[in-house]
Amino acid sequence: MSTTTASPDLAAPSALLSASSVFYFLLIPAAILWYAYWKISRSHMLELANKIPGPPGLPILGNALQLLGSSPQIFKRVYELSYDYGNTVKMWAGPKLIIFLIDPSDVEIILSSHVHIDKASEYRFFKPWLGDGLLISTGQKWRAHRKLIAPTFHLNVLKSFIDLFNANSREVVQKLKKEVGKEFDCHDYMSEATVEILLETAMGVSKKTQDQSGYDYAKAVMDMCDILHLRHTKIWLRPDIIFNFTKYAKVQEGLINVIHSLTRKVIKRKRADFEKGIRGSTAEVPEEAKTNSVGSVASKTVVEGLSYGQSVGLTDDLDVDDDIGEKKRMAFLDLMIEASQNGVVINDEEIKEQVDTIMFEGHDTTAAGSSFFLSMMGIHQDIQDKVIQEIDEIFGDSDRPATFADTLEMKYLERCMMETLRMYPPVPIIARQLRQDVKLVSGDYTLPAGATIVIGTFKIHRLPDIYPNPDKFDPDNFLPERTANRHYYSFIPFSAGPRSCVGRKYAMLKLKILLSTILRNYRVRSDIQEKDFQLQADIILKRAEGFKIKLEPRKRLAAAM
Ligand code: HEM
Repeated sequence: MSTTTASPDLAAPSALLSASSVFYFLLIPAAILWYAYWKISRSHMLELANKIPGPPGLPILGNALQLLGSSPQIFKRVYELSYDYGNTVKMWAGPKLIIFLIDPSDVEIILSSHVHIDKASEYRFFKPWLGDGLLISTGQKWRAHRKLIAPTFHLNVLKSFIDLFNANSREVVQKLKKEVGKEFDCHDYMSEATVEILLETAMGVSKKTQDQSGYDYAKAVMDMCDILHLRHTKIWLRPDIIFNFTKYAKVQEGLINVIHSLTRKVIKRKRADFEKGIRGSTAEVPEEAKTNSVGSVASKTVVEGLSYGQSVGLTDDLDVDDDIGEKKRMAFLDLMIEASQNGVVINDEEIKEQVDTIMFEGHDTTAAGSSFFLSMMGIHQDIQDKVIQEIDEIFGDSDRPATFADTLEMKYLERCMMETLRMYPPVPIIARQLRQDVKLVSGDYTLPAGATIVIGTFKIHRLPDIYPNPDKFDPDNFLPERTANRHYYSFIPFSAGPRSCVGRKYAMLKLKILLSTILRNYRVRSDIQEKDFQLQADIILKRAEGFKIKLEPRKRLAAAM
């Protein structure tokens, strides 16, 4: 055998060497070409972005470092930054262009559009939890499901929930008895109540058939929101490939299990009811919470037409009175199951995604809204006096449940709710991804396609040229003569336009009954002032220190205790 023949062992390194040399030889130009293509494809975006003011950033990182820190710190910093620039501000989170808008006329262009309906890419972190539910889906799927779901929150359906709103509100009053005289976090009670009310109304199942308490579910949602917020602010946690190796991925898996186990059980229970021919809610209403008065009421208030633009002729799909007879209107989950039985409009997986979406959107927002409201009552005793006076005029000393007609009389309470939503909007920002360039009206700027647009609801609600003395809690901001002169898009707690909140009428009606029932029984006090609130905007706006209040029983309850 010839000794000159190279053995495979000896040949391999040099073959490998030449293969890797070729690889690197090709990799470098490929990387340069890719970078050149990337730069050229972004040149249009960069050109338009350069014209928009914003804080200076570092090479590559942009302004990413300004988005580091604890949640209250980031909130404070971004809010303060908004004073240094005009109505349109840009920031770079690495290669990502984020543009903040606060001028109502600019906001209108985005929110009223049927084109700019894509949610920002950050919403993808919700996917393992909410799938392709209404909050994040887009295109034809979103349109078809929105058309299906919006009518299930029509006022005629909501009126049929009044007894359940009353029954659950009375239970909250009972549970709160043990807190009388102590300082406690009312958000715990509000989130448990809002989860249980959703189960019994929109989902139509009795909370008693669930082996998990509403609070366990709400707590899992809160912890899940913490993780999502972490991924929004800690840039290195954004790619799944890194996130999946962190401890947070494991925690997230456990939380999603808790959340999904509730929704799976709810759907299973509803299907079983359907097979037995049962329709509507199976939750029991105690005799004393029954109103027996679901009749129609002609007068319109914000609850009914809670589209502030109606006065100027603007309506959306929640305001439309189509020709579906009252008989055909069904509550949310009943309709989902019925629609799925012909399998065309929505399949089983999609029902689960929508139930997860409604359970989340429907409880955490109203839990925050009601907790901020109670905090405001505790701080502003003079305003609470007026709310109590109005409620006493409606109910006197009686313990009867609230009817729909009563809710129409709660005009001052309604203004206090709106003022709470103005100063502390539970959804403090709304974000969209642009597919097309958009020319603004407030200044000579064009928002480039590909940019993430952040609509700063919290900031818009505190613009001094729209709300004189914007940091003062003043329910008179919602006197009809004041709202009539304001831009429709200057008050958007429920967003507006085709992607506005489907639950806004549900939320307002439920909150009126829940909050009036609490104030018929307790007076709220607070030792903490608004300037000491630690606001934290992780998905839903909250007080980082908890919603600390104290309760005193009012006359009737005190006599019964
Ligand atoms: C005070 C209470 C509430 C507030 C402040 C609120 C606010 C909002 C906002 C701002 C949006 C738009 C979010 C975005 O574009 O990123 C939204 C969407 C949504 N909300 Fe609400 N919401 C409330 C209560 C509810 C309730 C009670 C439900 C259901 C029972 C609900 C269901 C939804 C759904 C499904 C969407 C997605 C709509 C779509 O994209 O077509 N919300 N909400």
